[in-house]
Order: sequence, then structure tokens, then C-alpha cells
Amino acid sequence: MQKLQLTLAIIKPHAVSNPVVLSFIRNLLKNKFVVLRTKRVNLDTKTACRFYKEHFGKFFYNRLVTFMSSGSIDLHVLGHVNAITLWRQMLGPTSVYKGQFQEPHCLRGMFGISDTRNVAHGSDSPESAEREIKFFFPDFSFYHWRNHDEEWFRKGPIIFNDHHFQHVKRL
Ligand SMILES: Nc1nc2c(ncn2[C@@H]2O[C@H](COP(=O)(O)OP(=O)(O)OP(=O)(O)O)[C@@H](O)[C@H]2O)c(=O)[nH]1
Ligand SMILES: Nc1ncnc2c1ncn2[C@@H]1O[C@H](COP(=O)(O)OP(=O)(O)O)[C@@H](O)[C@H]1O
Ligand SMILES: [Mg+2]
Repeated sequence: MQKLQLTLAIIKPHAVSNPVVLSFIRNLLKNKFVVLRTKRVNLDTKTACRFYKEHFGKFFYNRLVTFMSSGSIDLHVLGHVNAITLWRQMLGPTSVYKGQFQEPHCLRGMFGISDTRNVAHGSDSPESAEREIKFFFPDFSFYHWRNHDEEWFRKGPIIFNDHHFQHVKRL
């Protein structure tokens, strides 16, 4: 089996503040990915500017930073053999309007409000994923992940074969 890949998912403020949308997305993440880390934060504008610095100068930069620091966001480190592509596929196109017409069942097509308020973020490459995970989870050890945890998670949970716990077998 291919090695598990990591990606960062950020559920954006309008989705976090909508209980129906939030529980729908949370169930999806639980069913499709290994969720390695989760936390809820409130970004200040400075941090939001730093995270989105690659978009500095674009016409939507200010509204993006204002929006991302307007309420709580949920951060998830997700694991899957195809984590980056799968999560971005589930999100759909950046533009909600495009999503609504081209992929009406994608998350942004279903729950997006506008191109800025487009439900969630997903890392767009392994390099972005590593940078973005380190940005929000500075204590996450990629060394430990690559040399221990990844194999453990990939092979699935360890189960005890009966109530005596005589020995452990991997699934
Ligand atoms: N290329 C380009 N697109 C623009 C520009 N201004 C707005 N848009 C696009 O048109 C969409 C709608 O513009 P707005 O009315 O400002 O956005 P909105 O509907 O208020 O929602 P937000 O995107 O959350 O601000 C934006 O999300 C952009 O995708 C522009 O100057 N250049
Ligand atoms: N044309 C646009 N109008 C408004 N907001 C935009 C636009 N393009 C991008 N954004 C905002 O900037 C975020 C980052 O842009 P980008 O990295 O291009 O998209 P994605 O989040 O799909 O990777 C988007 O999720 C969206 O919130
Ligand atoms: Mg992007």
C-alpha cells in the first residue's frame, strides 16, 4: 500500500459557524481520512496575512484576510494515500459560482457563499502541505511521522485478540 500523504484542511468561519455544514464536513473527514490533528483557532489579521502571503497584492487579498480573521476556523491535519488531491476534489473549484454549475455536489458548490467565503482551504502540493502544517502545528514532528507514525497508521489499528490480551496482531 502507498504511503499516507498529509494535507492541511482549514474550515472557514462561515462554515464553522453553521452547525449543519460543520457536522456534515466533520463526518466526511472522519469517513475519508485519518485525522491526525485538530484545533480551533481565531486568527488575528497579522497571522492571516502571513498565512496567505502568496496572494499579497491580488484584488481579493484584503477581503480574504478580513474574512479569515472574522471568526473561528477549524484546522485539521488529514492523512490519506491521496490526501492533497482527494480533499481538493471534495472541495471543488475555488470559485463557488463555478462549483455550483460544474460540480454541484462538491463542498464549495453546496455550502459556498462567494469566492472568498468558499467553505474551506486545502493545501495544493506536498510542499505547501508541509509548510502549512508547520505554520499551524509547530509541534508536529515530520521526522516522527515519517519514521514511525505513518507506518503505524497505514497498517491500521492494533487489536487485542481476546480479553486476556495474550498477544497483539495487526489487522
Ligand atoms: N478578476 C477580478 N475578479 C473580481 C474583481 N472583483 C471581484 N471579482 C470577482 O467577483 C466575485 C464577486 O465580487 P464581490 O461582489 O466583491 O464579492 P462578494 O460577492 O461580495 O463576495 P466576496 O467574494 O466574499 O467578497 C469575487 O469573489 C471575485 O471572484 C476584480 O477586480 N477582478
Ligand atoms: N477570484 C477570487 N475572488 C475572491 N476570493 C478569492 C478569489 N480567488 C481566490 N480567492 C480566495 O483566496 C483563497 C486562496 O486562493 P487559491 O489558493 O487560489 O484557491 P484555493 O483555496 O482553491 O487553493 C481562496 O480559497 C478564496 O477564499
Ligand atoms: Mg490555494
